[in-house]
Amino acid sequence: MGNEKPYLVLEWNDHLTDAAGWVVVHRFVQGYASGGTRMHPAVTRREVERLAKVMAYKYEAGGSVTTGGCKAGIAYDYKAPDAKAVLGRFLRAMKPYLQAGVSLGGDLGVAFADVLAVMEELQVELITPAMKRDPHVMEGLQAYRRLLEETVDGTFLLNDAVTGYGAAYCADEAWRALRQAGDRKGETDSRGGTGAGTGVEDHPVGSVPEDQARGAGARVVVQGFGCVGASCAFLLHRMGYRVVGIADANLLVENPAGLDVPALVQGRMKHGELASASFRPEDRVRPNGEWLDIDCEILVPAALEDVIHAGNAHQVRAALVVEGANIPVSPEGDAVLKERGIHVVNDFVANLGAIRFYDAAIFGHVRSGAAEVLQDIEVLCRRNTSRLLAEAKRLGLYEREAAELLFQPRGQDAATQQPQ
Ligand SMILES: NC(=O)c1ccc[n+]([C@@H]2O[C@H](COP(=O)([O-])OP(=O)(O)OC[C@H]3O[C@@H](n4cnc5c(N)ncnc54)[C@H](O)[C@@H]3O)[C@@H](O)[C@H]2O)c1
Repeated sequence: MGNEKPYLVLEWNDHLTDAAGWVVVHRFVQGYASGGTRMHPAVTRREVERLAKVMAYKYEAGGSVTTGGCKAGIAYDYKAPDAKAVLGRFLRAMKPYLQAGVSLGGDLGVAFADVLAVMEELQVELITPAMKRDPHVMEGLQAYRRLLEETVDGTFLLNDAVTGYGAAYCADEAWRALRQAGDRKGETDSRGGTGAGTGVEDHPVGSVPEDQARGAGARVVVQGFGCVGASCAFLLHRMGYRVVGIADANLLVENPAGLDVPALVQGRMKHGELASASFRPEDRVRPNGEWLDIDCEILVPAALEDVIHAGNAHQVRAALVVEGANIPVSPEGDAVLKERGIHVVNDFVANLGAIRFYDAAIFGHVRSGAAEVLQDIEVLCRRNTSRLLAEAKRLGLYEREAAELLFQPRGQDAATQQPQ
């Protein structure tokens, strides 16, 4: 993604604990930038900078004309009893910037509801004063708040489903396109790599419903079972994909015949942890570090950053990696995937569901209910994925390189344009 530097970097050091935190604005659009807040002990300023840049590209891929990208990160244990208090102090320190157009949501280890509760306490809005004067935006904000209460498939809160469902639509679109292109294991692929191919066995689809026929039994491994991983696995399972492995912070559960994803979702515990009570006797439990050892066609890293790196990228068995998480592949690991001809639908294309939901509800017209929100995300995710694959093929590029060309953010506000 070039070497553009972040526009603004703010550092915070807690006075009561050893927590540190950063807000990084990659760019403002009309005095506004938006992104999530993450918390885990290993967060660094560099990580937050990389994530802010991804957000800027994500808003571009999401078709936004109102919002630039930013990110916040707090180096602290999200499971600590005082984690919410730390989040509160961090947001309080950032209050002047929050009031001036930096809009923060939740992310890894931080629930959006917790951010909203602090914002309410601080009397800070998610939007700028200029937006507040716009009746269309104010109606959108109300609609968005109402939509946040809606559930999807009787299982997920809408905001906890939008990103994972979006990633599943991208995976399905890419998988079908790759299969149609007849990309098979061992063949030379369109960009001249050795081609990990899409060597799934053909399964008769028989009388399965249309959306189950799509997956045709292709095997999926998902890392992470939080908002993104659980909802992505759930929808892929429903589409007929065979989810054969899921890893969380504690363990990996595997079943080559396919896991009972709805049961695992139902039994899921706090912080996206799998409950062993919902495993079937034939499921096998392994250390979570072994997630790359399971045979699959599609790999969905949906937990942490840099989990595929130079030391393990050669172990990836999938033909297609769909990045549910942000920056799950390190630059060095990515060079290996590219060299091996593995296909990638990268983060700012695959996981833009939440930002699209926010943008389309508040600034657009997607406000009637969860079904409309999901349909909008499906259309966008499928269109972006097919554009991306077509562009990569046309230019003979690795998909990530094609995505960076297609969705490069178009400039940055002049300083004088900033918050009114
Ligand atoms: N939630 C969203 O809408 C959204 C949007 C875009 C991108 N993302 C990105 O997706 C990723 C996951 O976000 P989330 O909201 O699902 O987080 P979450 O906090 O809801 O879930 C995180 C999951 O990762 C698991 N995990 C933690 N350490 C692990 C490890 N070492 N091995 C395997 N699993 C591990 C946890 O057990 C949990 O299941 C993050 O990178 C986040 O930035 C999230």
